[in-house]
Amino acid sequence: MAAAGAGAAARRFFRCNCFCSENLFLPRYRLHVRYLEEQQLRRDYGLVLKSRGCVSPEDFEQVLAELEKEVQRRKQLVQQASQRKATIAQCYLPVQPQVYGLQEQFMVSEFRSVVQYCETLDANLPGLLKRIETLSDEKRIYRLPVFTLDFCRMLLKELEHFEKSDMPKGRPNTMNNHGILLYELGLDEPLVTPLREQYLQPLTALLYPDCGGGQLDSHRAFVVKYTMDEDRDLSYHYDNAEVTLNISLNKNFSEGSLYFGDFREVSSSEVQYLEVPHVLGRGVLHRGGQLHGALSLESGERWNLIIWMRASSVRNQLCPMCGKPPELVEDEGYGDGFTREEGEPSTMNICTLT
Ligand SMILES: O=C(O)CCC(=O)C(=O)O
Ligand SMILES: [Fe+2]
Repeated sequence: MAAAGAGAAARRFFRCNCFCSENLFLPRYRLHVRYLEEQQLRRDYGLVLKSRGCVSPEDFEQVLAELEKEVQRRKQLVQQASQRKATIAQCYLPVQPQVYGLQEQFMVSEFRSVVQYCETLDANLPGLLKRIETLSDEKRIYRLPVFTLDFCRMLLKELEHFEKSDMPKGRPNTMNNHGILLYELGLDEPLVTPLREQYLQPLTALLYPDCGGGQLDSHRAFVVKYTMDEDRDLSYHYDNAEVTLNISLNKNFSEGSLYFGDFREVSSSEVQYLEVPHVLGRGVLHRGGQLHGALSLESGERWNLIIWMRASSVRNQLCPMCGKPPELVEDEGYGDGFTREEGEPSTMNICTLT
């Protein structure tokens, strides 16, 4: 198992074992399920599946087959991801090598001055809120300019080039089928880690101190891509993150706005949705537990950079995906952001999973 990043050489990150049983997505029925075995699935989801069109025994068999396939895929994921990363590091030739190292000029001066403000001794939340756009006070969703248009263009060029290459590619997450994992491309350490540590954390520490915004120590970063004949929209979900940043990288598309509902544990009878259109170069900050989705694209192609930021001090207590204390499983890189605290029992090895 690898330790994550040069700066975090001493730290090891893990995932929670629930990854292989919780939050399995059934795209056809637009449903996330917990899957242990057939009877449990019938008991827990029989009715809702039926109401969404899974009516015949064949339909149910198909669901079972899809779930088994997804469980197997998840079990093999760690090894495959590290193999892909190694192949890419060895064989892939970037077209925009300058994006493989964060430079100050990639970010607009407005963003840099907001960060500078957050780093002053007397910085506070009201002062920060005067400097960024509040999209919803109640939902704690904010927007601010992050990247220059030049940088967006450069990064996009690199991503498109990689996408067209014959390199092996992983999926960003269980719901997005198209896009790129920045870890595999080798962009985590030189680009995303310094962005999170030096620029984003000062902001999130003031915006989300109660969600670990001041103790971020890892992330999962990926680019999502929507086109008219691949993924067009994204179902309602919450992220496996304490805080998420979503930056729009291009503008030659229409529709596809984000929408936000309640926070994960809050279930109100009448959800007030907030629709948020994309603005090139701007980032939307929200808590990972804020339920959200993306509306259907109506033309063109949409690319967004998503950074799921994690605080092990928060998630080590309760895994956000299963709501229980995490059962640690070894992983690559930043894993799912869990760490082992002193004196904790040792972890399961991925190979021993059945
Ligand atoms: O489509 C988007 O921009 C949002 C993606 C998202 O919410 C996610 O991947 O977690
Ligand atoms: Fe999301």
